[in-house]
Amino acid sequence: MEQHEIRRPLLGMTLAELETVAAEAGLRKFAAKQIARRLYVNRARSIDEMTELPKASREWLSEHYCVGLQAPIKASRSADGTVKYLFATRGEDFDFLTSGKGGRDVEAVYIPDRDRATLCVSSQAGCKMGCKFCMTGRQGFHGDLTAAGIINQIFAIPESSTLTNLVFMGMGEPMDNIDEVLKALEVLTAPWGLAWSPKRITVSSIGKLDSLRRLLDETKVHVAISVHSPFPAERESLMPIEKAFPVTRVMEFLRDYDFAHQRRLSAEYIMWGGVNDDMCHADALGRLLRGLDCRVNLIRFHAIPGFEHQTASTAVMERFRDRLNELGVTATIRASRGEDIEAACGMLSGESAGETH
Ligand SMILES: C[S@@+](CC[C@H](N)C(=O)[O-])C[C@H]1O[C@@H](n2cnc3c(N)ncnc32)[C@H](O)[C@@H]1O
Ligand code: SF4
Repeated sequence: MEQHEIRRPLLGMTLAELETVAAEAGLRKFAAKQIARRLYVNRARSIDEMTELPKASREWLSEHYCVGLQAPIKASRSADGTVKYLFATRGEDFDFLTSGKGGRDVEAVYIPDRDRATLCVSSQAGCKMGCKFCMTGRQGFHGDLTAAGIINQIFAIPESSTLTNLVFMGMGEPMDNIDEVLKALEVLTAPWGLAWSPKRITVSSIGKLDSLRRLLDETKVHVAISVHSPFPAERESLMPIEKAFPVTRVMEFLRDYDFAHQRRLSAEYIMWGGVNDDMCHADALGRLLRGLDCRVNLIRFHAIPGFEHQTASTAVMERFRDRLNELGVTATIRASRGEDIEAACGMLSGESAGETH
């Protein structure tokens, strides 16, 4: 019986990868630019649309490759206009995972806000980092997304062409899947790709320093570091990564880094009532960030089952913000969006989806 061949998605491929594909198809090198243009500028849905390629090459390509665009399998709409999309990671034709056992899908969240339209994307199915307060961390690791799986979240939603900003704040730790995240960022910002300004993109990380160095060296995107406590023991009790990569070391590294590219650095700080919301934390956070041009985003905690602490009150968050501002650290309180559909920061679970669809 004839074996069904898995076709590889072209979506998410860099120009260098497309040059290899072109060579395999017997095409000249410049055909890779034509394929990139069709994929990323014209947003072709099939290889047949790449009419500048000879018919025989298109046929060969269609046998071994596909565009790889895959619509979300579910959309949930919040009262505030936020939309949460669920994407399958495993398919009949191709997978959006490079590694991992699968069994979980991923979510992306579309957040319209006046003249902005932000998409919050996932970089992994689940997460290995085990932060105690995060629903994604709670479910463990199920797989690394390919660059195709990351770019597909941006391309396959109905609001795709209206997007103004992108944040890597969905499921997973982007620095734990750095190769695929860098590939996706190259596609998004390269002139042969989507040609987005890197200033429209923010990558959030808990500070996995080894890969963070690469992100800073190889891209110009904005960076957000999840801090949540300035005190090592307390941070470690919430975020096991503190043991391997203490946040003081992350900040020292960032202090020494040359930020000449005008990229923005920010610190994320979830606030729990009676845990990390007093003035002694604000002062220590101010000290931790001393000498850094880093703004602080104060985040309400979005309750998840089994985590004992509650969010700090708005009044306490405002006092904390004012104290940081007095210390010369710009701080703002981030509005929570999509909490009613479990789309807010840290609430994404990807739902249990079984092995196939
Ligand atoms: C889900 S993470 C993904 C990016 C990356 N792994 C990180 O931790 O920075 C995005 C942000 O959501 C925050 N977060 C996680 N769980 C949360 C929760 N239950 N409520 C509010 N924010 C949460 C994280 O700390 C982080 O700042
Ligand atoms: S907060 Fe980020 S790093 Fe921590 S478990 Fe959640 S997704 Fe992973």
